[in-house]
Amino acid sequence: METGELSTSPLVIAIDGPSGSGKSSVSKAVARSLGLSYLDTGAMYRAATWWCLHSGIELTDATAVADAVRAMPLVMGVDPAAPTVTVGGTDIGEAIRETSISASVSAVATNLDVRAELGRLQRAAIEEAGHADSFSQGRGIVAEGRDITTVVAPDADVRVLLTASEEARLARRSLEVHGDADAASVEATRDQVLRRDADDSTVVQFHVAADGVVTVDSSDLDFDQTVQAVLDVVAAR
Ligand SMILES: Nc1ncnc2c1ncn2[C@@H]1O[C@H](COP(=O)(O)OP(=O)(O)O)[C@@H](O)[C@H]1O
Ligand SMILES: Nc1ccn([C@H]2C[C@H](O)[C@@H](COP(=O)(O)OP(=O)(O)O)O2)c(=O)n1
Repeated sequence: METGELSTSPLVIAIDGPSGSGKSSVSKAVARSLGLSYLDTGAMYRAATWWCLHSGIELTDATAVADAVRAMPLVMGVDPAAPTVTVGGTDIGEAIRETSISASVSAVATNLDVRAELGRLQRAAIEEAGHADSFSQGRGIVAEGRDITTVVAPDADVRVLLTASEEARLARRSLEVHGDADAASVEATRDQVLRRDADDSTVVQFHVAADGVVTVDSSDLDFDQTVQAVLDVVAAR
């Protein structure tokens, strides 16, 4: 597409990667820059976890968890300047970031019936963002998670695997959660990042780029450089 030319068909950008690689922050910035909607699919797994815990469901009861998720009144706000997560009218945007949710979300994300249901909702949201009357000025969406490039939107116009070294990811998450990246803070972050990635990767592969997926390694890039690297992939499509 030439610079300045108006796109007529919706643009779908899929971004996957491990915890702390920068998916959420970079995807939001890319969406804002291009005037697209933004879908945080990890937030949907977190919302499902919150909903089950809130409903008193044992996360080890796979059938009860799947039934509860199918009944969950979830609404995802896709404005990248102010993304929201509400369940039955309750804003749970902050609650889903608590450590208790981070610690237990993999139990829900590894439930295959839950993945089928949330995948269905994610495809619907991506489809919806392509309609002219959706929120955004442009038509289209940046959707990020673990299986967007491979399972949810394998036909996306742009598919990126955003990676970073374990060291960089732990330091970033530690800085974010503890305000510090000293040895003790990094150690306290290890479960949230590495154990969770190990559990999650039993059901979905997000460490190696699938065919046609472009890898952006942000280990040695700062935030702005990483956003630019993804925008360069979009421009080169
Ligand atoms: N390239 C980068 N360099 C330094 N910090 C970054 C970079 N990308 C993201 N961050 C920061 O790292 C933290 C984790 O990023 P986040 O977007 O939440 O990752 P993910 O969604 O992949 O878990 C955030 O505080 C974010 O601002
Ligand atoms: N498409 C997706 C998105 C997230 N997940 C899982 C993996 C994670 O443990 C949880 C939460 O995802 P989230 O992106 O918020 O995780 P981070 O906080 O970035 O590490 O959901 C998934 O299985 N598939």
